[in-house]
Amino acid sequence: MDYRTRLYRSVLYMPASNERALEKARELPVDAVIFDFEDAVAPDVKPDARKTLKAALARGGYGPRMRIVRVNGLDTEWGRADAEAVRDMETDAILLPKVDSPEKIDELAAITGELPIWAMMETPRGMLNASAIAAHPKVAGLVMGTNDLTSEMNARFRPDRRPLRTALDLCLLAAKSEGRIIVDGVYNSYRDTDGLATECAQGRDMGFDGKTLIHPAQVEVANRIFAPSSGEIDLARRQIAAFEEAQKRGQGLAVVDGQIVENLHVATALKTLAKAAAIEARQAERTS
Ligand SMILES: CC(C)(COP(=O)(O)OP(=O)(O)OC[C@H]1O[C@@H](n2cnc3c(N)ncnc32)[C@H](O)[C@@H]1OP(=O)(O)O)[C@@H](O)C(=O)NCCC(=O)NCCSC(=O)C[C@H](O)C(=O)O
Ligand SMILES: [Mg+2]
Repeated sequence: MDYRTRLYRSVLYMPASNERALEKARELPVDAVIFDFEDAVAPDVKPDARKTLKAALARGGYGPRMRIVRVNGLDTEWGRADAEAVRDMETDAILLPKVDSPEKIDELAAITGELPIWAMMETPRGMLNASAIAAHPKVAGLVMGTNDLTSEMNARFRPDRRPLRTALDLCLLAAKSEGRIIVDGVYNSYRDTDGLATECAQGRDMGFDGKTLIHPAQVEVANRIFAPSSGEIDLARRQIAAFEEAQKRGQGLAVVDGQIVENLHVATALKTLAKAAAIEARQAERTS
């Protein structure tokens, strides 16, 4: 399946060393999983985590969930061994942390060959090189690393994320200009579903495809907010119908709810309906 047509509303991190979490991911209604060798795995457990994850992926059971493995940076003592191990795993993509230039992608691709690469965007230099990173032909998606970024910028966490907005916008523009997927950073207070919902809504408004998550309790909120609402689906249907009627009358635009509908609005409406259909199909798969 083309990675662009998949769903990315909820992208759940889990430590690759945590067998219970690897097991649980087979049942959770997430769109994608990031199996982590980096921050979530203690140094002395990293070699065993490679074996644990390889066995879990070989066993399968992750269904339509996108499988992404995050390795340690290639400038760490674990990075190369991680990448070599991932090359032989049943996975859809590999995620490289702290990508600050397209050369970092070349370095990883020299080890992993054709495996699609996702880039963690979490350093000030990475923000300034976002366009070149997103344009790299091996890159399929960008993942915001808002914890590292906040720390590297010596910024403060704020509910409105004002200190990060320029960086988020630069990465969004880079991803959109290259047709890449882009998912938002994590919300650390994993029991605070109201705060998560507010941040998801902000990310959705900005154009992110979904949100990275750290706990199963966050999945429902992200799935709901990154899905088209019933109002959006209804509007999309009415826009398409009105535009078709207008065309039959030889007109190039229609009016719905007092607002014009042109070709570009119809294109957006079709995308909304395609996403809604993909979500419905996913739900039907789960209940069958
Ligand atoms: C944060 C946690 C350590 C909390 O774990 P725990 O105390 O075990 O939570 P619960 O008891 O509430 O768990 C309930 C059940 O859910 C399972 N569980 C918990 N977390 C996950 C998960 N992430 N994936 C799958 N399953 C999960 C537990 O096993 C329990 O199951 P059950 O036995 O059936 O009851 C923990 O949630 C955790 O480790 N989260 C992931 C942390 C992580 O991956 N961090 C790294 C990524 S974030 C990052 O790096 C940011 C980025 O780079 C940046 O810079 O911003
Ligand atoms: Mg990080």
